Amino acid sequence: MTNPLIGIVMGSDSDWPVMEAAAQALDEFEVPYEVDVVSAHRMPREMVAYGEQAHGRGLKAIIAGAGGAAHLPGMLASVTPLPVIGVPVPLRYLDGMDSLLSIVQMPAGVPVATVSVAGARNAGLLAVRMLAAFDPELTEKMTDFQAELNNQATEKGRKLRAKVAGSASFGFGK
Ligand SMILES: Nc1c(C(=O)O)ncn1[C@@H]1O[C@H](COP(=O)(O)O)[C@@H](O)[C@H]1O
Repeated sequence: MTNPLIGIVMGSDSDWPVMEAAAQALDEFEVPYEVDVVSAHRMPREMVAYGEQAHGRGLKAIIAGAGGAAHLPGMLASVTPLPVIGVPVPLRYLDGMDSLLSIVQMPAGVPVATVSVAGARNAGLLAVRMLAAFDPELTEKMTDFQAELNNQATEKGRKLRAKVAGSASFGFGK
């Protein structure tokens, strides 16, 4: 088995339905990853060990998702030199605002790259871009992916203009 380059961790297995989009994005780019439950609140010693060992084990970035009082991403960032991408997981109450604010408002010196509430797919894509900065093959894949996004958006515009009679065209995607 290939050694994982990205760690995807979450405060609870209940976060997986949101977090699995990060894994899916990494799968699309054939980036090896590991997944686990690591909770700063419920298993603080293991959380510290995970963060402290991540770099030495060959991980290049950590994607950390948590809901509510979401301290996991920030705590991991405090014990690893690796980039940490935080995913605010929305829970039943407060619509993820609690998770978002817990993750995004880090003190200076301890950065967490926070994506949108439930934005696990973008967390995966951001991790791919981090790796691609040092990997020309992955850069090419990312460039192709972006070209495909462009095609899809252009096609949506074309269909919309065809549906709305009399609409003028801005000039692209004829
Ligand atoms: N925010 C954290 C942390 C942490 O930040 O260390 N550990 C668990 N949790 C969150 O608690 C929520 C409810 O967890 P349960 O479903 O297990 O009760 C989850 O969204 C988890 O990320």
